Amino acid sequence: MNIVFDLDGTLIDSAPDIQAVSAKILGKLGKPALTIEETRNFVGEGARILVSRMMAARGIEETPERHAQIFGEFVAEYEFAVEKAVFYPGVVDALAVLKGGGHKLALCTNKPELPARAVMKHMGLEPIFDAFIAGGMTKNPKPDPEMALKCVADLGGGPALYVGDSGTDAQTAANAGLPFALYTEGYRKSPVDEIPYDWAFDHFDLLAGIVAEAQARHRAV
Ligand SMILES: O=C(O)COP(=O)(O)O
Ligand SMILES: [Mg+2]
Repeated sequence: MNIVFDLDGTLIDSAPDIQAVSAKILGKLGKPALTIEETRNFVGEGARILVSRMMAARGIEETPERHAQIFGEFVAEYEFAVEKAVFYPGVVDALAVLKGGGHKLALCTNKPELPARAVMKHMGLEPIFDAFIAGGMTKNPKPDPEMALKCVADLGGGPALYVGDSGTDAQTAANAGLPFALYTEGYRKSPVDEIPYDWAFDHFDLLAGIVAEAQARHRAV
């Protein structure tokens, strides 16, 4: 089966790296860095929205020019912010088990392409994924279904499961017509029961079982 994964808040906790970027950018403007809590809340809809939220949170008035300037500075630093990211518990083993079981895996992230590629390389994820779509590689970011559908097509088509941590991911899966497994320990902004999902899980040890159920469900229809 094809399995499409979100990145930030699903496979890795990258908030400390993003917080460090905010410290550099906001520091130059004489403003305090984002807190980890703010960072987790601001991630999920891509870097442009993250920068808008960061500006609003620090009382920086947003004009198109000001946003473009701060966004440019942010993205220039973002590519090198990979040192603090950590995998959520069980991710490495779960990905190896799924890959070893013959499943095809795709990464589908709103994180811009350069930092997404950089963190994948740093975390040794490149050989795991058979398809990769990041922010800026399609016309529309998630929750538009374009990224997820492109991942499934790049994997060769066929049944797929989408795995993510947020309401944006739930919406993406719904828009793409894919079943959705919600990882509950990421950057979720609403209670689990307010996010539509087919499966919810709090540890990656549970994912192989969910994939087996998704396959069985697909065979049954
Ligand atoms: O960078 C973002 O805003 C989100 O990244 P994600 O799609 O991997 O959660
Ligand atoms: Mg996410």
